[in-house]
Amino acid sequence: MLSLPPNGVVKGHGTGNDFLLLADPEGALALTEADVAALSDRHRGLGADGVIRAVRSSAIADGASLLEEHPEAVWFMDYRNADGSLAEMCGNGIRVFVEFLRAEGLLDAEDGDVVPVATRAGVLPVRIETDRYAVDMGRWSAPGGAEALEAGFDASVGVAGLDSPRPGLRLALPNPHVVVALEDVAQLESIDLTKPPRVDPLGEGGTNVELVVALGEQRFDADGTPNAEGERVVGIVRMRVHERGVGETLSCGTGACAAALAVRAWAGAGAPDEWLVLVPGGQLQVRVLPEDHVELSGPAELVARAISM
Ligand SMILES: N[C@H](CCC[C@H](N)C(=O)O)C(=O)O
Repeated sequence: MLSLPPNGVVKGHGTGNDFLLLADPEGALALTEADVAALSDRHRGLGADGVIRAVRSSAIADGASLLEEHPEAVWFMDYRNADGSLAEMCGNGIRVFVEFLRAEGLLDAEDGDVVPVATRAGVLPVRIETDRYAVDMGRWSAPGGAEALEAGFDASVGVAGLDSPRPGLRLALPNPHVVVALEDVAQLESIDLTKPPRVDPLGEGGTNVELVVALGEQRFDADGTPNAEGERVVGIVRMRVHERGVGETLSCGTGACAAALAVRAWAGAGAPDEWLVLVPGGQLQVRVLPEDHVELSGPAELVARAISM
């Protein structure tokens, strides 16, 4: 078993997408894929969807140039999937990451502050709100370009429990996602995600797969009070996800962004910019911003600390 850092490892989650977080300010911990898989094992280890290491940006390989451009991005989020593979970004994880830094006394920040976090997807601003975090996830893109967005689909996805492959839309957040529309919630609940969906074309790094059902729109007042005449229109999506390097998870932040972006593309002109994504582990908010940016907001909770034997 990995010899954990002096403060042990903290378990946290964002809408049920759970992580083990380690403080490694000087980058002294050489985490191997086997270490991450052992830690993430839900029977022989502590169990998690991913492992997140907090390293000072000054201690990572290209830290000097990163800090030259972003001197305020003091912390780097090193996210690994449960199987030990690297991923470019983790939308639920970055919220839990900031909550962890604050709880460990590694970051002095309060409600209203914006904390820039260095990630493999660039430096992303995380805004602290009273009971949640809002992250500008940066620019999203469609690997199939405008043509794919226009057509609505550029992949074929076979899912256990469905009689035939379904069309899917590839999106990058920047980690890879394919979003598949299903008929209704009953069908969404009936599919078997214990096996990875069969995606064609499948990029060499694999992909996360979101199965979604669009549930229409709801109207709210500016303060969020439900009001059928309200001026705020919010699209509602139900989602399940099979994550690359993990399997089915209760939630996926980048996946929720992909789901909202896909349903918005399929809805065409006039579709809302605000989305509520209902995942098995809770609810996430997605806001489509100008210049192809997308914002994810949701809760972050720390559960317990474990130390080495
Ligand atoms: N759970 C993460 C996504 C991890 C994606 C990872 N499975 C990949 O290989 O891209 C999230 O909340 O965004």
